[in-house]
Amino acid sequence: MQFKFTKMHGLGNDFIVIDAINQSISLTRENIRFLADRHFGVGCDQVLIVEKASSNADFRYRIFNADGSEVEQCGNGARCFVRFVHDHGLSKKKEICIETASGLIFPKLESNLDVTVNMGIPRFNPSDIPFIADKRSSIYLLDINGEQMEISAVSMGNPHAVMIVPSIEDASVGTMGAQIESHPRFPQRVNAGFMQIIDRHHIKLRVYERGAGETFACGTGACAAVVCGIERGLLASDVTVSTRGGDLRIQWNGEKQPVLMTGPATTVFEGTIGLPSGEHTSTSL
Ligand SMILES: N[C@H](CCC[C@H](N)C(=O)O)C(=O)O
Repeated sequence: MQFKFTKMHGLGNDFIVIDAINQSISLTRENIRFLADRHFGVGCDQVLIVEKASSNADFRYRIFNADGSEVEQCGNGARCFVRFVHDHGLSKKKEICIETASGLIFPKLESNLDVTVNMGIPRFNPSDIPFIADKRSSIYLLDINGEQMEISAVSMGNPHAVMIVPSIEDASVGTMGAQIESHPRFPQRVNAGFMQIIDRHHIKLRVYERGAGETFACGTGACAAVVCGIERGLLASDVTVSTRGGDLRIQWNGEKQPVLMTGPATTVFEGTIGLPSGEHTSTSL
């Protein structure tokens, strides 16, 4: 099966974007892992599929992590999604409504090359996340190797655990992130954010993403970190989030309000690829 794809990224969080409206595509978890593989395939953090909407939205937006798992939301991907459908003539609208596994979001092309996405209303109850905890709290204790670590938890449609650290350069994102990602209190795993607060309008952030590992940026992770910081009385309602790949602007006016995320969406190249027939195709052992 040969098909066209577009390689894109949002601040270095990179994607393979596939038009499944004008192409007949059927991908297995193994196919996703092959495409995402940076040695045997194209290489990406997530594979994004553009489909016809089943509801009154403009499009359906499906998201697969590099490990092949299908997930509910991807913020950096949403910015690339609207850029993709506009550049490929699938829509002339500057603001579109896209349906995801966790509900509707609304990306909008700005006059400068940025994209603003209404990411919906954050959810805090452990059942929304899903997270094993008695009741909602702004701080939870997580036992990691016998040490009680303070985290916050929120759902942006996908689950996020956020830890405040004194320095993200010194944070052990690779080890601690992996331990949080697959912690038994998160039965569907979780994205693990490490936030350093610079001031009330500026944070630095690194995220160990569920199903992908540490990425250069995480859009829903940036939303989650700012929401948790505001919930804890530590941040203002308009925050610059500095990630390894660059800055995002996150705005949130509190409970029951949507989170707005603004940042770039970049096209790197167009390609065509065929799926291998079974030979060794991925480095995931
Ligand atoms: N790894 C995430 C999906 C991608 C999110 C991220 N790339 C973003 O920009 O929000 C999860 O398993 O929920």
